[in-house]
Amino acid sequence: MTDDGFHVYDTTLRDGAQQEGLNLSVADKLAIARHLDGLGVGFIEGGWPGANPKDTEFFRRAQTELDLRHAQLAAFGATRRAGVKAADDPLVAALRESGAPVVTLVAKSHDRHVELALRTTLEENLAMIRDTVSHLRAEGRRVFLDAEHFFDGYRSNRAYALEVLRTAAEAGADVVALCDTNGGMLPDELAEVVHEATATGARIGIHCHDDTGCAVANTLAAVRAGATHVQGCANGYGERSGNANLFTVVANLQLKRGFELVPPQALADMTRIAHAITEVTNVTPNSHQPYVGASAFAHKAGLHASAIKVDPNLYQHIDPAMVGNDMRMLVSDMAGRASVELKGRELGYQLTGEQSRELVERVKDLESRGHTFEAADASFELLLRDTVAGERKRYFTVESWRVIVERRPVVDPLTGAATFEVVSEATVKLQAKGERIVATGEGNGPVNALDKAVRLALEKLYPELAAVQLIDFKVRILEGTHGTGAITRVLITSSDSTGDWATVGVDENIIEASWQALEQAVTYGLLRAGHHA
Ligand SMILES: CC(=O)SCCNC(=O)CCNC(=O)[C@H](O)C(C)(C)COP(=O)(O)OP(=O)(O)OC[C@H]1O[C@@H](n2cnc3c(N)ncnc32)[C@H](O)[C@@H]1OP(=O)(O)O
Ligand SMILES: CC(=O)C(=O)O
Repeated sequence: MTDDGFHVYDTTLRDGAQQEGLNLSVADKLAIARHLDGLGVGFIEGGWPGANPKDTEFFRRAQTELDLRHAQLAAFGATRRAGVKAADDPLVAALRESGAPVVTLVAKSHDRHVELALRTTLEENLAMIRDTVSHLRAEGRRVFLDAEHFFDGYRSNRAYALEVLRTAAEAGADVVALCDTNGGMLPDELAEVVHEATATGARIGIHCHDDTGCAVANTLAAVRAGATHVQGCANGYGERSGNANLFTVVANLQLKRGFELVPPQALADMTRIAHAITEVTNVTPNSHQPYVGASAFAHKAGLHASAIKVDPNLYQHIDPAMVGNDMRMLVSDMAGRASVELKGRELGYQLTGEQSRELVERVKDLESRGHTFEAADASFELLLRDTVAGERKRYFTVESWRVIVERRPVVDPLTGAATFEVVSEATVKLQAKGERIVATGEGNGPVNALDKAVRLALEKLYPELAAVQLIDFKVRILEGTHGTGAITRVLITSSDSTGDWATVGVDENIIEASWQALEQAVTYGLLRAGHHA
């Protein structure tokens, strides 16, 4: 056994990639490996060379394109097939030829799996493990063994499951990782089994799936029981309900249990790394993910805010900066004075007690009518500025707007076939900087046409608007309140070269709701551009 400290072993590129909907290219895998190395993990399991061309290619390109500073690459694969020599098994050859210094072998440790899935004898399975481990050791590879279905196997045939560990360790495996392959374990029983497994003398690792929602808890329980090698995946990716979330595991062990697993400055970069990986996987980040989620330190309840005003630690388990995250105040109908005061501070405003009180009342009133400020930060800031200033100074005032939607016949110029198109045309009449402006815009929908008309009207006076883009538009029909019919809430997200912001509009008429959100979006865009009204 090599004594090289506690292992953090990432399997995002292999077990994480087994998640439904995840499809990583070789370039994606290389990019993720770089991010994981930046975090400082010890091992990156790159895939199963020989099982598919992409994984074989990953290991080939990794040799020249990956300059890993912390991590070593591990190639994953199975023990040799029954009845053949390890040296003659083509999949074992692919592991050997992958160039990875570490090979992680998956082996059956559940007697029923040996008999039913491998369709071989218990003795032959032990021989497959012994031969494959010793062959790869003789070839100069460091070998880890994933004991598949270990916990279920332990229940079924304890002596055999433990014999698998002993066989692997005696043949030269440095780590035997106990796999909760079906993810059905709970921490108390798992810890007892891990403790028993340490008695074999093998170095114990742990690999948990999240089918009971306990993958992280099980991993921590295993460490407490003697495991010194933890496996997991970035953002908890993985087959079915996922694998143990490696970010949560690392943060818990480092910040709560005093392990030094990754450099503190890398831990302080974990939120960025977690999000950078979601950009590569194209999986929407889970905002509620512990430690690194956007909501992990977001506070909504008024009571929480009032305590946080005195000391943030009263409602936070750690300082978010330790994992590169930020505390955020959410303003909604659950806010109190402290919430808006803190949110104001976050935005750079010092509110008086009276202003906070008035703002809370306005927020609660507007939210009761369908507005949502936690999703529309820019609308809240405009409301705050109105409250502080007494009234909103405007970059422009709207005399009127009108939208026409027309479905009209057209002839396809290529085929001559008669078809139709739907076009929208908007006219806005505005006053800005002492001028009256009338502008017309055409678009593929009424809001697009309004957006174009407003820009056309204002761009000469405010050229900075050219950088403002409307990037998202969400519509939700809400139950009417106070006996009214259904009302429509529109959320618009806009961006410029430095960031994005969201605004909200609410009305029974969808175009009016959109207009409100659009008008605020443009106003806020000008505010950001430095037109301090
Ligand atoms: C628990 C885990 O997640 S382990 C990782 C699982 N990951 C994957 O399966 C993804 C990659 N897998 C693959 O691309 C393919 O399954 C391959 C290339 C490995 C094998 O493909 P095929 O040769 O077509 O076999 P198939 O997938 O149908 O069945 C797997 C074979 O491996 C055997 N096998 C399963 N586990 C082991 C093991 N630990 N040691 C040796 N052989 C094993 C099975 O008995 C079966 O053998 P058979 O072909 O004699 O029936
Ligand atoms: C090896 C593995 O991924 C498992 O048993 O879950």
